[in-house]
Amino acid sequence: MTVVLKLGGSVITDKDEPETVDRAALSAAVSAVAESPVGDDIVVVHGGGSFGHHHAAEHGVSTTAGTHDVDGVRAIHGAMCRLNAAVVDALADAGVPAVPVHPFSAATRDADGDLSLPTRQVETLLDEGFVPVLHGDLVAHAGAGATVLSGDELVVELAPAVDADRVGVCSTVSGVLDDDGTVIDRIETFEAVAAALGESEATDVSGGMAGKVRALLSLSAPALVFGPDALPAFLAGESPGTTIAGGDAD
Ligand SMILES: Nc1ncnc2c1ncn2[C@@H]1O[C@H](COP(=O)(O)OP(=O)(O)OP(=O)(O)O)[C@@H](O)[C@H]1O
Ligand SMILES: C=C(C)CCOP(=O)(O)O
Repeated sequence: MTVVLKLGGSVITDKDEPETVDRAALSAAVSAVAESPVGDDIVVVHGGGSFGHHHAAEHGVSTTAGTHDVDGVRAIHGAMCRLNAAVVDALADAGVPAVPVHPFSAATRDADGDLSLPTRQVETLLDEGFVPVLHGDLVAHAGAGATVLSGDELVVELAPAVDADRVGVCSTVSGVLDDDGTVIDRIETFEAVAAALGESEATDVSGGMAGKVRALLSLSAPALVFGPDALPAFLAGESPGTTIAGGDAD
């Protein structure tokens, strides 16, 4: 049973305070992973929260708007590496064999914006008993300098590469919400929910929930979007929150 889990940056950081880890939330998420029946057969991805998004917004960088400003690149990537170190340290302290993997060192986008992410190191690390921990980052982008690479895009690349049986995206909300604020059980097309989908309430350069749903719909296997309280249930094999099933498989 291989699991790909994204911990939202909004979950593990205080999104209103630049570069601030939400220690209680990180510790709860780490405990859920450490105590999970999945064991070490898990790839963890985390988002930017108040680390990446804050710096990216300051430098005008998003998933489509790039920069050639070297100070901006170092600030955004550096902040994400600091958050990654905090996540890896917390997992390691809880006994999880977590190791960092930095996407900026490996990924590229071509001039059409199509992403290429080598995954053999992640597959091999997993096979060798490590828990790879990747993060939303910057990516070298032909013709644009560097653009933001969201953790949701990483999930979409990694899930088929490691043949994930389950894909979970833990965000601050208990699922994708409809206009009335009720959790939508299942989403199969973007059009069916487009009107209800907005951007993030916090600083976010990767499209908020709309960007997340669009990305996850491109997976052939279903993905679950759920809130922090439901993380132990997801890891125990339950299906909390919203199931996003764009592909044929179910
Ligand atoms: N229809 C909707 N249902 C649920 N959340 C929505 C909806 N429309 C907009 N949102 C916003 O999207 C946010 C989730 O997206 P966001 O990108 O902030 O999450 P994240 O992945 O946890 O964080 P990060 O991008 O830092 O990793 C919610 O907190 C909410 O503010
Ligand atoms: C802002 C940066 C650098 C990473 C964004 O990753 P996300 O929070 O998963 O969208």
